[in-house]
Amino acid sequence: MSSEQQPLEFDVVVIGAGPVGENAADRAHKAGLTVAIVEKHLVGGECSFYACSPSKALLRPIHATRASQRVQGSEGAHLDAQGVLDRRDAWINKLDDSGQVGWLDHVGITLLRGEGVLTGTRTLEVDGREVVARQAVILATGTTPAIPPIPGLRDAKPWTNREATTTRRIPERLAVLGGGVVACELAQVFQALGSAVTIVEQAPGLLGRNEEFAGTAVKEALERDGVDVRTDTKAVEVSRLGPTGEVTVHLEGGATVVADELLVAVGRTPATKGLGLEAVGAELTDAGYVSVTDQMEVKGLDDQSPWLYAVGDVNGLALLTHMGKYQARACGDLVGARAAHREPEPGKTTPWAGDLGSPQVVFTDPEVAAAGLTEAQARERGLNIRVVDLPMDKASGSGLQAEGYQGQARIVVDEDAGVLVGATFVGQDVADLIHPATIAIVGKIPLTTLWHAVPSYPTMSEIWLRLLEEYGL
Ligand SMILES: Cc1cc2nc3c(=O)[nH]c(=O)nc-3n(C[C@H](O)[C@H](O)[C@H](O)COP(=O)(O)OP(=O)(O)OC[C@H]3O[C@@H](n4cnc5c(N)ncnc54)[C@H](O)[C@@H]3O)c2cc1C
Ligand SMILES: NC(=O)c1ccc[n+]([C@@H]2O[C@H](COP(=O)([O-])OP(=O)(O)OC[C@H]3O[C@@H](n4cnc5c(N)ncnc54)[C@H](O)[C@@H]3O)[C@@H](O)[C@H]2O)c1
Repeated sequence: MSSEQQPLEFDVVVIGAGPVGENAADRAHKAGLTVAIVEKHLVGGECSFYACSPSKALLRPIHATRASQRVQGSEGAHLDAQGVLDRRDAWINKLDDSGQVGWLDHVGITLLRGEGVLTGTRTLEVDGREVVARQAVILATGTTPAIPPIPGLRDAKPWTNREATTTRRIPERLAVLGGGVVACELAQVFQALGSAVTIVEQAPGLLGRNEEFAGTAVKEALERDGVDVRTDTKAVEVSRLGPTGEVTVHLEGGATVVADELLVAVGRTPATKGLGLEAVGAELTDAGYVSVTDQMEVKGLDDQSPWLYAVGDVNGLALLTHMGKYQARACGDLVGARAAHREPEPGKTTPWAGDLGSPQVVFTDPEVAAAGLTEAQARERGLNIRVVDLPMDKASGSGLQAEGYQGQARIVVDEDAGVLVGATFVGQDVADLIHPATIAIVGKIPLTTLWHAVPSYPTMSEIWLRLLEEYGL
């Protein structure tokens, strides 16, 4: 056998170099293991180039401009569409991943460019090259955009998040299929940059995973921006005039939406196709995600000695970068401990907080920041809860933040345990109000103790004091 044909060998091989794969690789490497990471497109993944980073880079100048216009005495900034796109380009480094590759080199993780395919226990191929993982393989392949089986939709060559977050052309008219997080954030971007945007969402409201008042507030705000929001509306067919002509979305009941581009934002599909999961017996969930234990071990393997793990979007537990990275840290530590024949520390190697409800910020104006369970989710779990609602202007700091500040806050309290199980804030600049909620929920801090965590005057955080007073403390 010539040296080119020798299999490459590492302690750990991670497939997928998105933010989650990078973290898993880093953690395993820090445990003293040799690590390779396999990537078929860009190191940094969907999040860095087509999702979190570009969408937030686009939204921030829009929100900063609006914030300045809401304060008496401030002249008010104006939006410069080219400047906004340039800022986005800087954040995604014009789709050049050399920065991330440099980091891998710097820390000593080997990058294998190509598509990873499992071929058996602890073995895989990367573009035909055999690779052996002596200890473990970690799957972090993420998701791709879901394209629903609507007649004509694929042929109409719709935009997905990739085209929408990287475009330099602002279409005159943009139709958006879906009314979840991607749809709401990107609808706001394009409307602000000059498109006439129409949202077509089949559910009764927007942001259906959140408290209903959050979706209502975002819908009202988008409508004030000029977005045509059609909820409870089903698209039944899509047609396009020629390859680049206008696109028509035919709705149930006969109405149509005509636009220059159509963005499909109806959820995600796990990136498991062609990954070789069947070669090792891996089990999938009903939705097609890789099924894992609470320690991210892939279920159903033919060889049950722990060797295959799945973290991040591909396991479907929480389609959020920060939660995937949390799983990755735990998984990397577990792999490290097992390789060293050390008893894994349960506190570090089981990402148990995911079950309490992941924190999430929807970066629309108004922002939606939520952690833990919604009222409905808490009731479904059979908890004996009390819900406390307050307008955000009860916090002294909100009026200083913006004249006529509008927003809403809710906490969900487990009455039997005397602790917080959920919180949602809606309004300008509420994103950072959610971390105290996460701490209280994960730490199971009794409300009577939380009462002594005094927020500074005059900040928006005083909403915490008002909510606890309203609760009866
Ligand atoms: C528009 C948009 C905005 C978002 N904004 C936010 C946000 O603000 N905050 C947040 O927390 N989340 C956000 N998300 C969700 C976030 O993008 C995902 O949760 C995150 O990217 C998941 O990271 P990951 O590493 O698991 O997967 P990905 O980022 O999808 O990375 C997976 C990587 O694996 C590679 N890969 C796949 N298969 C193979 C293979 N067989 N061989 C080699 N390489 C492979 C892919 O090329 C990719 O680079 C957003 C999503 C979208 C669509
Ligand atoms: N700020 C953030 O944290 C952020 C931002 C963007 C995306 N994400 C993550 O990415 C994931 C994907 O986001 P998403 O918005 O694509 O999915 P989503 O699941 O949040 O929303 C999809 C929406 O599409 C609707 N829908 C489904 N089929 C439809 C159809 N045929 N016609 C019309 N509407 C239809 C659903 O009712 C739902 O409201 C989310 O789970 C989210 O966690 C996070």
